[in-house]
Amino acid sequence: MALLAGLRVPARSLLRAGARLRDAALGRWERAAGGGGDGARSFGSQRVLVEPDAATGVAVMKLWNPPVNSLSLDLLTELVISLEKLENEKTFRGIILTSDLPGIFSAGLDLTEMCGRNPAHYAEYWKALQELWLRLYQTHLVVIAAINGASPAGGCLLALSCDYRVLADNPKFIIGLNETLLGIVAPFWFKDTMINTIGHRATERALQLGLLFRPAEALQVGVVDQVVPEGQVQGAALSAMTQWLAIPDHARQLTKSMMRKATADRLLTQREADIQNFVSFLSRDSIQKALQVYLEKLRQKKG
Ligand SMILES: CCCCC/C=C\CCCC/C=C/C(=O)SCCNC(=O)CCNC(=O)[C@H](O)C(C)(C)COP(=O)(O)OP(=O)(O)OC[C@H]1O[C@@H](n2cnc3c(N)ncnc32)[C@H](O)[C@@H]1OP(=O)(O)O
Repeated sequence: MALLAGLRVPARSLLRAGARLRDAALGRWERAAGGGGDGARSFGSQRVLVEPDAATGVAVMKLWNPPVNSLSLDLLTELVISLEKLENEKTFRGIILTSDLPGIFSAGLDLTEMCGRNPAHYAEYWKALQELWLRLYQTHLVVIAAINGASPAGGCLLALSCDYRVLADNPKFIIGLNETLLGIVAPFWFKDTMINTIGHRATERALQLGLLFRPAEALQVGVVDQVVPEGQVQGAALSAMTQWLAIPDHARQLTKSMMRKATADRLLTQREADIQNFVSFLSRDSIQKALQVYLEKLRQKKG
């Protein structure tokens, strides 16, 4: 059973996990070889595949960091680079952010980056996460999350940082900021991002209880904007994109900035303190033990 969810998510067998990786790898290579739509060439890095369509000005950005798209330092760095590259291309106005791994959008922060490392590593890791959030949250591009799998904690933050969220309808595809279930605390900017999406009261309840929402609940509380049958998530995201791109860029971009700047500035003005906070929190023996126990349980659940 999946540990965090507190939901009845069947554990996948080693065989199934192996097949998932193989299929994902095959799919990725085939698509990369085929190029993006309208003859535009796919580009990307090891963990982020970008399929640009110059005709529509929309690029599909796919996460591929097996087995669960955890936000490792490498993935964070590659995401920032890909995002920056698209922002600098005048042709592009929108991004669909999705996963290239079946059944997982992102498992959130990479617990192996947060366990048994030294303070300098924790600081570097946190800075990279801040960097991605600041860029994604404030990008002038329209970003729509096509959530085709589970997205706990940092995975949920990624989705909440987009402009619009479409979730595939599968009870295993849980989404939420569940940090308290691990004995850790969602940082203030995670909390602010959720408040800006679903409001203060709903966020307080979700954060204190570490709620992971199934699709219907996620839609009801407003964590996602749309729930569609599996297999239709990318199409629905593209349809939504049409509506967002029908708005004149300058008006939409200024409005986005007006809505989000104060939240981003709050982190910008205390970025270093936030890093130190994270490092000292993570360096506590009790926190390290809790994370190690949790990681071990995740690893053993297949056994
Ligand atoms: C007051 C001051 C506060 C200051 C700040 C202080 C604190 C910091 C807060 C930081 C905020 C944290 C945010 C986070 O994102 S923490 C990470 C939370 N995410 C999770 O807990 C997800 C855990 N994973 C799962 O629940 C499941 O893996 C799943 C995503 C539902 C997928 O399930 P399934 O397909 O069954 O895969 P497995 O569980 O079998 O996992 C496959 C392998 O992947 C490893 N794994 C899973 N999640 C992670 C992860 N997040 N990081 C690293 N590795 C992960 C798992 O161990 C398996 O590994 P194995 O193949 O070696 O056994």
